[in-house]
Amino acid sequence: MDAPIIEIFSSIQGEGLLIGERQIFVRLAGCNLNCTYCDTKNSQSANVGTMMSVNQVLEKIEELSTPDLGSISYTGGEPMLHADFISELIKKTETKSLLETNGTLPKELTKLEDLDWASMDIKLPEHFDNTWSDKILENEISFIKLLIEQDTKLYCKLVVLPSTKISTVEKVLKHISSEISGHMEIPLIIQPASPLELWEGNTDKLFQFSEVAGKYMKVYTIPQIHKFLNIE
Ligand SMILES: C[S@@+](CC[C@H](N)C(=O)[O-])C[C@H]1O[C@@H](n2cnc3c(N)ncnc32)[C@H](O)[C@@H]1O
Ligand SMILES: Nc1nc2[nH]cc(C(=O)O)c2c(=O)[nH]1
Ligand code: SF4
Ligand SMILES: [Mg+2]
Repeated sequence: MDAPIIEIFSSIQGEGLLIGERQIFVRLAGCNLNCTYCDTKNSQSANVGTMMSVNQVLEKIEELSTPDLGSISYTGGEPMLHADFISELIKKTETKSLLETNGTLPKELTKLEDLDWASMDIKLPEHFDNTWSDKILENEISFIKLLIEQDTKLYCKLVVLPSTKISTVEKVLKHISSEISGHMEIPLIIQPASPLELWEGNTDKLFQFSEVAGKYMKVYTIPQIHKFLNIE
């Protein structure tokens, strides 16, 4: 079995609850969404990257392993487009696994019952040109329910822009909370969109996002630290 791999690299996790942990990132190509803010545009086409086998990826992971390695992060693009491939890798590695996903392919999640951690984005309608569908949110809610059912540790991420409406955040999180009973226990990382220059003079909005989100989930506001450190 092969999959299109954009890059495999060792870095420090720059986002979310595992922030600061040494990780090996496996970035798979292709995405089924087109978020306006995406900082990984080159990964959206399935035709980029190099076709690699599971064993070739395992060899690269071995090569990049260091004593401080905490986890292997499967990202993209949208890695759930390659769930069978990731399932094979998880089965053949001891290290903790983290999935970085947009949560829109819940049917594929049944293939990853051994997944340790998932970071699932909650996408907002205003972050798409004209390609938003309510199905995106419906699938993300199913994805959260399935992660809870299969005991995968979960945190959600919400990328915000200074222009993101507070009312949109409230509407989406209210809907998710009406569908997920343990919503207050789910960590939600408010992630300011990079480039961080966007936030000069706009940081008051971050407090407003935190206050509205804190009504529905356990909220943390954390920028991408790899962008500060200028590491991959
Ligand atoms: C490149 S995506 C790949 C995984 C998956 N497709 C997703 O969107 O969750 C990895 C993470 O980077 C975040 N991200 C992408 N562009 C960003 C930006 N300009 N600023 C902050 N976070 C960004 C995404 O929201 C997601 O949490
Ligand atoms: N250092 C670092 N941390 C990350 N966390 C999520 C990333 C991603 O692109 O999925 C990422 C990334 O690209 N680099
Ligand atoms: S889902 Fe993830 S990879 Fe795809 S466009 Fe959005 S941020 Fe980029
Ligand atoms: Mg990245």
